[in-house]
Amino acid sequence: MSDTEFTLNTGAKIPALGLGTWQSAPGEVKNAVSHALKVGYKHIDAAYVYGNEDEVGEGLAEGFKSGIKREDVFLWCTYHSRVEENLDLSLKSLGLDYVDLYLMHWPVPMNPKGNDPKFPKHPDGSRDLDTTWSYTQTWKEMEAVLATGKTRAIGVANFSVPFLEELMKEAKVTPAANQIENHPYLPQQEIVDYCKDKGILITAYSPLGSTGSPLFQEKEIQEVAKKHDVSPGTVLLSYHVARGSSVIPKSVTPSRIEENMKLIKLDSGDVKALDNIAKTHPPNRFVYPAFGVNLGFPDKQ
Ligand SMILES: NC(=O)C1=CN([C@@H]2O[C@H](COP(=O)(O)OP(=O)(O)OC[C@H]3O[C@@H](n4cnc5c(N)ncnc54)[C@H](OP(=O)(O)O)[C@@H]3O)[C@@H](O)[C@H]2O)C=CC1
Ligand SMILES: O=C[C@H](O)[C@@H](O)[C@@H](O)[C@H](O)C(=O)O
Repeated sequence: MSDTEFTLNTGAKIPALGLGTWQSAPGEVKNAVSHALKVGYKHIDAAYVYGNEDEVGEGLAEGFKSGIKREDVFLWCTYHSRVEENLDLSLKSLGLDYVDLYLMHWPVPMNPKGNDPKFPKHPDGSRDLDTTWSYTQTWKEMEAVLATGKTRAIGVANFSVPFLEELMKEAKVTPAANQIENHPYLPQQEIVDYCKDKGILITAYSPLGSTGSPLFQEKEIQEVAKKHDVSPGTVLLSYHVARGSSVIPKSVTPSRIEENMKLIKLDSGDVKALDNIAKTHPPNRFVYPAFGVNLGFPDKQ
């Protein structure tokens, strides 16, 4: 099932499984990317703000010798009013002429002239936001960059339903994807349903529970894994494909990169068992930067 694909609303195909690269350390990520391409990954998730795109690019160059190019890239928050400039920086680092999908990383513009190019802060340590700019303006720039051909599709990340509704009021192009944190502790059914209705593909990030893969320890997940004689990771990743979403586990460990390609078809009972975890477990969001903004997610109200 690792060759499963989904179709974006542009008509393009996107592999259900991609490799994440957040916190993939320099010195490790080149090998992770080239190894992934060599063993059959066709979808790599990278971001300007991860600070490792040069090495991801080296990994792509090496992997292209035996792999096919596929790339998702993010627009960072300090570049909301300079979308094309940020994409150009990523393309240069990655050694590519275009990416297949370009995403707005968070719907929060940050001061482009602040005290840090990626994480500008006020003297009190709070994030320095650009209150003169809105993510709906950013989306217009995303639409303009789509027309240049430097990306084949545009999308968003970390968008809740109310934020997407606001964006859709003015959008000429419907986002092709919404990348959100998604796993049995945070099923986000309302966003998954909204996006399905609008033809927006969900990509699940932190599917293993982020750093250290803590979700492997969850009893219900271990039980479904035991039933199918697979690892908890296979269950966690297959869960998203069963829900019609793509999924991007991160690893810099070659054996895990390969193990994460193993996806199985979960039956409706398995999916129900995984869905039930959220009914007894409080929502747990592993990634929630301190923007100091209400992003509209029900678990953060
Ligand atoms: N849009 C956004 O704001 C965000 C996007 N993302 C994207 O999603 C990707 C995935 O999310 P991320 O938060 O990294 O977390 P994941 O849920 O993918 O977990 C990564 C952790 O799990 C470990 N791991 C991976 N595979 C296995 C395995 N088979 N067995 C045991 N442990 C394993 C990794 O270790 P090791 O590497 O040492 O093998 C790492 O510690 C990111 O890398 C990034 O590309 C993530 C967060 C936010
Ligand atoms: O993609 C990964 C995450 O969104 C990450 O980029 C942010 O959490 C960032 O570290 C921040 O503090 O704003």
